[in-house]
Amino acid sequence: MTAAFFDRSSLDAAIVDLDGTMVDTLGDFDAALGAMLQDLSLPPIEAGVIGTLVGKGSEHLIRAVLQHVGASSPEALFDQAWARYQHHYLAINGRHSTVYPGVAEGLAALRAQGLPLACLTNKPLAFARPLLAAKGLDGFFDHVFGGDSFARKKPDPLPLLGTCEALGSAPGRTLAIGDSSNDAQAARAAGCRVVLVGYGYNHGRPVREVPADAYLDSLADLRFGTGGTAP
Ligand SMILES: O=C(O)COP(=O)(O)O
Ligand SMILES: [Mg+2]
Repeated sequence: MTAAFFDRSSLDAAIVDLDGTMVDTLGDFDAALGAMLQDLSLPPIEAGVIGTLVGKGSEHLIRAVLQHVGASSPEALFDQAWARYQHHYLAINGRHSTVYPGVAEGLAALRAQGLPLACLTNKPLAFARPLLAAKGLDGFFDHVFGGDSFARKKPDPLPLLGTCEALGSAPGRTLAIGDSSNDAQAARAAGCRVVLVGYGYNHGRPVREVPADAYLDSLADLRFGTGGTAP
């Protein structure tokens, strides 16, 4: 993957995903889910499997994990599992997570172009805000929206459209940056342009399988110029 070039004059804002794009949160998911399963006297789940289940929000993740470990009646356990998961996640949030290389540089470059930024994640807002603050990334963003900020989550286009509205940016002039098919499908359906990073989760599938405008190894590889010629 090489640098991705964007004509600055065609953009008014950018929307950035959190898990798998800015922060490697697998260690947090592993710790919180492990403690939840222990509370429910269920068998543990391997960290490698968790990475393939992340992306469609916490409710989906918990249902998928209960199913995977062979819980006898996952739906009957859901409310208790969700309560235990929230308790444990909030207690360890950020402790087992790291910011990917190039993220701060990439966000600083977007800001240096004068672009307002929003973080839009499927993670609950109560998890997202403290995580961004703990990792020193909160100051880059004009808005932060979680999976519970809108009536539907990515891959539905609704959260992208709501975030564009908050940014005051037309979808066609907004760049969405993510790591998975959820981000790309939502962005494309909303009419945004989309760039995907190759190091995230994407349900365990290669990110190049997902149609996007560009692919990046690092947010530091974003490049801006004018008139459609690379600087
Ligand atoms: O919590 C999730 O399911 C994934 O969150 P993301 O939208 O930041 O990748
Ligand atoms: Mg993601």
